[in-house]
Amino acid sequence: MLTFPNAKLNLGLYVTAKRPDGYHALETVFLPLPWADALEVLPAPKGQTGPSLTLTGRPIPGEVATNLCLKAYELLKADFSDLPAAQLHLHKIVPIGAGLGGGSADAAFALRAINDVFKLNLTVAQLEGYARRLGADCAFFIENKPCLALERGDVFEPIALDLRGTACAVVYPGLHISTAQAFAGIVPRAPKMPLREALGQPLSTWRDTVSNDFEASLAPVYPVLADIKQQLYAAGAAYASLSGSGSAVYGLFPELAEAPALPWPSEYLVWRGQL
Ligand SMILES: C[C@@](CO)(OP(=O)(O)O)[C@H](O)COP(=O)(O)OP(=O)(O)OC[C@H]1O[C@@H](n2ccc(N)nc2=O)[C@H](O)[C@@H]1O
Ligand SMILES: Nc1ncnc2c1ncn2[C@@H]1O[C@H](COP(=O)(O)OP(=O)(O)O)[C@@H](O)[C@H]1O
Repeated sequence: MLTFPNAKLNLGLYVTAKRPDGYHALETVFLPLPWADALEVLPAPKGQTGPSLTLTGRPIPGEVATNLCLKAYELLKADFSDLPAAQLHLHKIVPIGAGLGGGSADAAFALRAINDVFKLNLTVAQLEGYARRLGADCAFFIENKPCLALERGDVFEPIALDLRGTACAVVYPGLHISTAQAFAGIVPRAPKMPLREALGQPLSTWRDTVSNDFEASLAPVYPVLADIKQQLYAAGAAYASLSGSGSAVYGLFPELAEAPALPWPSEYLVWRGQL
């Protein structure tokens, strides 16, 4: 089975409290972004006793054994002892440590594909339960549709928001920002306007009412993030923001058929397309 684990964007992100488990409570909207890896899951050939994972594309830091695709397999194997060996191949395209959730998407799509290929008959709720154990934003990718996310970013409420077809540019300046490090600079607080309310207003108002708490805390360390955002606004974006804990910054251009091609430095990775 061949799947295409897509990235996500955060539309607004508020860190509202520190939780007793050490994680932070969030208020954010997750939006699927059609910038995707390719992940193949097959039954392993006869004679192969354990799972295997081969990798191509963008290099992923860390040992192959720590890859979230294999962790997804091992998590299911712990509960389904007769789960046959699987052969996985991941072609990595989405930048890593970008706030685009690429690793979490791979993990969630691996869970879904293993469930389908080996007919485990797990429900969406059960798959989300496994996904939560692999990463806070991993559960979002099980249903993979726009939603308001609360608590650790793994409790979802539906939201009426349809941005399909909106022109978008995502700019990754090549900085790997650790999510844990980004949280360290944040003082939790409630948003001035609840995110659901702010996003219910026309997109043209979001610039003044929807923000990402990581921007202020990362700004002194990474001034390039504010520069990119400024350039997206100068190019006509109606809304621009850091995604997640960065370092990707995106711009939405609802008035245009496609986002303008800007002369970004050659080391930047840029995705332009429609949501
Ligand atoms: C904060 C977000 C917003 O989208 O950042 P991005 O990763 O997208 O940038 C995500 O929810 C991240 O999800 P994910 O990347 O899966 O987080 P995890 O691997 O579970 O956690 C990495 C580290 O971030 C911190 N963490 C994460 C989520 C959360 N709600 N509170 C936290 O404090 C913890 O220190 C944790 O050890
Ligand atoms: N399949 C994978 N793809 C990307 N990163 C992975 C994967 N498996 C494990 N990781 C680890 O997850 C971390 C980054 O996760 P990623 O989801 O790309 O970033 P972010 O949380 O910023 O969106 C890296 O430290 C990387 O080594």
